Amino acid sequence: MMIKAILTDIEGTTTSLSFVKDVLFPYANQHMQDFVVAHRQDPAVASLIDDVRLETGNAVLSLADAIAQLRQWIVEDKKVTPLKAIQGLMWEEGYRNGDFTGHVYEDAVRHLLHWHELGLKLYVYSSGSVYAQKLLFGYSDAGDLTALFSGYFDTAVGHKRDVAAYRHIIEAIGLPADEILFLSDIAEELDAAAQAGMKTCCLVRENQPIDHLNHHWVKNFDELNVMSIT
Ligand SMILES: CSCCC(=O)C(=O)COP(=O)(O)O
Ligand SMILES: [Mg+2]
Repeated sequence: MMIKAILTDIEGTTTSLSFVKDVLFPYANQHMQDFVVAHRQDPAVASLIDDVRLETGNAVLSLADAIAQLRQWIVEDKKVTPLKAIQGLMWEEGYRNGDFTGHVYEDAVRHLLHWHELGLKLYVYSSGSVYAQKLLFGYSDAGDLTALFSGYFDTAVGHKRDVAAYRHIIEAIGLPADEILFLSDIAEELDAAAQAGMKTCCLVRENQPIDHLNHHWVKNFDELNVMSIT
């Protein structure tokens, strides 16, 4: 069966871990207090703060405590949906001000362009919100890459280690599962995608250990021959 669509993770796959951990997360941590206080009356932000209260199980959590919780989740790299949504809103200011551009590996840019030219459908699945994904690719080092993608998925479809999330994505893409190739740097995400029937490939970009990996793996997109995957 030929691959007709590629679903890619961001952090560790198209984009360096360091850009996310050393640029995006510290920016969100540093600006959280000012951003939430300044936008607390905006319906979108007010509703996300309510979601933080729901997530913590404390309906009367104060604004200050909600901000402290959000900052703690950043430090712990928790993939909590309201945190991810607020981060997306905050990063927009950083991208627009030119504080940073979205890191996308040079080999990833080249192959995304090539696969798109070949007619493969490209999709993104990240714990970062869809809003944040579009910002990263829209303000990337290589310019606006958003036109390459046919769709974006975040934790609204489920968490990345849950098989059900991949089943939902397969349905949304509308292709047989085994015609979709999922790229990620995390074995548990690849396991879940494979269980849902997708083809998988692990990106081992920054010398992470690959013990007990049950998936084909490559160091970068140059080593990945999509047409040979059956
Ligand atoms: C999409 S922008 C920043 C990425 C992010 O917030 C994150 O948590 C990365 O998760 P991924 O699922 O792409 O590994
Ligand atoms: Mg990743």
